Amino acid sequence: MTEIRGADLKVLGLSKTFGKQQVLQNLDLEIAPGEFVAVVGRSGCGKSTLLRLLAGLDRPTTGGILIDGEPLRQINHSARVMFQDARLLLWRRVLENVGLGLRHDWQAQAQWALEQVGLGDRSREYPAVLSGGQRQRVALARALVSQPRLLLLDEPLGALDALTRIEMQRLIASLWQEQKFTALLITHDVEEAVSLADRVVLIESGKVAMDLEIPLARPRHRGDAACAAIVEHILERVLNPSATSKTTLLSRSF
Ligand SMILES: Nc1ncnc2c1ncn2[C@@H]1O[C@H](COP(=O)(O)OP(=O)(O)OP(=O)(O)O)[C@@H](O)[C@H]1O
Repeated sequence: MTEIRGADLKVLGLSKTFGKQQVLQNLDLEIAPGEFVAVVGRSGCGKSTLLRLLAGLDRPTTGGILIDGEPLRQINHSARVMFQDARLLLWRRVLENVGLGLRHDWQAQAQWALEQVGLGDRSREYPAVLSGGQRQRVALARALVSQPRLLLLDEPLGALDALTRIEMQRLIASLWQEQKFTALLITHDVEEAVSLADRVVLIESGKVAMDLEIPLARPRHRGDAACAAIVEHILERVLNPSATSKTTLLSRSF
């Protein structure tokens, strides 16, 4: 078995305010090394804000983040982020996009990463000739090329068609299983969250309102009754926010 090399993440009393708007409010969350956590919640509940704070791209108003027990004070160098748009440099070849920022042996490393995502034979091409799904594969290769200990995924499959999306979900699941990084996925798709994650976390009123373990073996099949029951349970909870803003930790056996 490969040794777990994922980052250990602790979010303690995290708050973030923009002007008068309190987006995150005393949010606590722990993610163990190598764990895959999906974050869901209504639009505007603060999911991307949380991800930006974890990446060190923004600073909390109060509270803190510990990475392997160390307070995060600047850019999180153990993390890489993948966004909904691939954000590739159109004037650079695919290999250069993936290897950007690497120093030694960058071509071999970028080629390795492209092979991991099934695009080993497209390295000499420019992003413009690739499909949307292939561009997201390049973005995934770029995120994984430096073998990050934490992969932050901000709705990375949101713009893809249904089939490409399923292929990408399978790819992410298999790379996570092989490489053992810690993963945090933001998604609007509860089925996607349940098919990929060890835990699904719901953010509501700036806090973790539900933290549910997904006790399903892998590989998971979205059509399975057990999978569908969990999706239904989460959707019910998302659509029926609690009357109070008090945190409720829901756990239920499926
Ligand atoms: N830099 C910023 N300046 C001011 N307000 C911001 C900033 N970033 C986010 N916000 C506000 O914080 C709130 C939460 O935004 P965030 O993008 O985190 O939500 P989200 O849950 O990711 O939403 P969605 O699911 O629609 O992507 C929104 O009301 C947004 O307008």
